[in-house]
Amino acid sequence: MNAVTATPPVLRLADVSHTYFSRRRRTTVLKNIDYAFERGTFYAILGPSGSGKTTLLSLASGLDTPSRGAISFHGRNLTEIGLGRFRNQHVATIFQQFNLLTYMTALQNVTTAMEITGAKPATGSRRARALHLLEQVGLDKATVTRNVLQLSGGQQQRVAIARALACDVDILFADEPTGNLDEDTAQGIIDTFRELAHEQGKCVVVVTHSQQLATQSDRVLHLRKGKLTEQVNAR
Ligand SMILES: Nc1ncnc2c1ncn2[C@@H]1O[C@H](COP(=O)(O)OP(=O)(O)OP(=O)(O)O)[C@@H](O)[C@H]1O
Repeated sequence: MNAVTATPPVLRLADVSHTYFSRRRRTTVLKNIDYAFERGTFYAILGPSGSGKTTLLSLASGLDTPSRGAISFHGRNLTEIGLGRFRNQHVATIFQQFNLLTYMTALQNVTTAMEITGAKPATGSRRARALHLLEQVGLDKATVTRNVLQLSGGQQQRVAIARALACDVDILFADEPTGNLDEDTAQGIIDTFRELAHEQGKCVVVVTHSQQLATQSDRVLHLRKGKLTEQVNAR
């Protein structure tokens, strides 16, 4: 266990293992993972292709349940909270494939997510908040009122990021969020993640191959051969 704390961490993985069964083959991807994710911290998870990073995110975000072990949110097991409720109320995920609603504009994608999760801006309307977040990730008003299918891969990725930011939840997960972006735009997203963790107290967990992102995170985790190990960034 990485830390012994008096109050439960935001998210704890306790002895988590995961095995896939397909065509009578068993593949154990994660082995006895113990880790506590804390609020106010920006994590980067690195690992070779196929090492189980996406699997780890899908278990931690309540999309799937581990074959063995337990995952808890503020000390309560996810199965007790209910995976659907956990996903809707407490986490936002930026997927590799973005998962945008393709019959909507970029702006509608963000406002709809706010309606579904019940996110209410401190001031102003949901639309105004959504426009602000979309602008923060570098998308202007003319772009965000177009159907998402008319946007480039990088622009769609930024819509997915703005949508996750709009949900105002405790934990933000992201799978390669800067993969399609140029260095300057990627830096803007990294700055936003740091601000979310350090100024708003969120727990931000990002799977990445990007050294640019990893070196600016608070904690770097390596997933290799089913094991998760931590490297503390030298400052
Ligand atoms: N639904 C599934 N059924 C069977 N095997 C799966 C399934 N999903 C993933 N796997 C296998 O589990 C292993 C880990 O996959 P995962 O997608 O978690 O890795 P990753 O580290 O995210 O890879 P990448 O960096 O390439 O995205 C791979 O060997 C993959 O083939």
